[in-house]
Amino acid sequence: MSETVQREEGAQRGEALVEVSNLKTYYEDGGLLSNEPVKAVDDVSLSIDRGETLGLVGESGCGKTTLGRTLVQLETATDGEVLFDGTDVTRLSGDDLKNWRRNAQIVFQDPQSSLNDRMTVGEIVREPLDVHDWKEPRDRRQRVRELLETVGLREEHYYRYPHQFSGGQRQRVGIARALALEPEFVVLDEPVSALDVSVQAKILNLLEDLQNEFGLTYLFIAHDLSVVRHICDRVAVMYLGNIMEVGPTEELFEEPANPYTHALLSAIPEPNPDTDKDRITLRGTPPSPRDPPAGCPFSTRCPAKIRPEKYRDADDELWERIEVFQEILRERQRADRSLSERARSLLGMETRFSDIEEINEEVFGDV
Ligand SMILES: Nc1ncnc2c1ncn2[C@@H]1O[C@H](COP(=O)(O)OP(=O)(O)OP(=O)(O)O)[C@@H](O)[C@H]1O
Repeated sequence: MSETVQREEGAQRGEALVEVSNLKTYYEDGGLLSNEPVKAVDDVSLSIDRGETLGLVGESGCGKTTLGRTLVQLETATDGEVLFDGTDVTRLSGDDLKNWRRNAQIVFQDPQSSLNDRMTVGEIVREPLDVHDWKEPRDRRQRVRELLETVGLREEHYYRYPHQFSGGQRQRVGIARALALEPEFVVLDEPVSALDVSVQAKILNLLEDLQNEFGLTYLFIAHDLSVVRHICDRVAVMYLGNIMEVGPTEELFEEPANPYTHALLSAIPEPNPDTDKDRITLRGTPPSPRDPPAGCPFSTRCPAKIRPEKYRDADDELWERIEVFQEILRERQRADRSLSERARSLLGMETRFSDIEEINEEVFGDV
């Protein structure tokens, strides 16, 4: 596994609420042609301080949602621990797990699909109170009315249905529901990505106000790096199930230490077109999470990779071709041929796989 760049120098860190050690969440679905599990979260260690907002960024499919869902125990960890206030919640079950769930909630990305359209807004927000048998039914209705006001809705919205609301209002309902049981920790899984830009700012302000009012601790999952820069105290950068770098937001944005963070940040559009900015274009796509590379997960695409001794003097173009060639071989070794390709080869028919001479000619033909 890779070594996460930890940058805490000079920063005043508070008391940890969530401490994650060597966490792995694998999906054992196997797939039709591979027995390897999907290593969605692969040996992650990080901590989140009480009252802070930790941002979690990375390309689509790198494991952000799986990590967030594992922290609130909506996914079962394959290995490792998640200490919440000192208790390893991956080991809880039955009533202990149910009681703990009050402390950790999640707000989902898409308020269009995450709310049950057959329930009234009041019922949706009240559901967690009912499940946990919170006080008397009359108290629950009163609590829901207060929560609706807290998130900027009105009491009379209690008997309306989600489809009668705008995207921003629906997300407010999702937030009210998440807050119903007074959690300490909330995973915000891309909470504004599905909303219009004008509505995004209002929801972000609401989340900040709620954090101040109730002392909430957030894991803020996002792909919009400008939003992350605005709202997060620290940021963790994820790639292929691993955390590549964690650090205070401004330090990480100003001076990324890991080459992957560098590449990710270089893709942010520059508001001033005159500013000279080196954009790093990464070659290829991330490797399969079923078969990640040994060592640093970014090694197959890293622009800062140190060349082996015998290639030190090779010119840049040749070195790049060698890397492409290696990647093709790696992919070829990994790719299990599809059933139709196997059938074609058994029948003596041509398959789509070109042989090594053809690849050699294609990659090195003109150098
Ligand atoms: N239930 C599942 N079963 C099998 N594989 C899954 C499951 N959920 C996610 N995955 C796989 O796990 C990997 C991580 O997915 P995840 O949704 O956590 O990434 P992400 O970074 O949140 O992506 P996005 O930004 O697109 O939401 C992906 O390869 C995905 O296909």
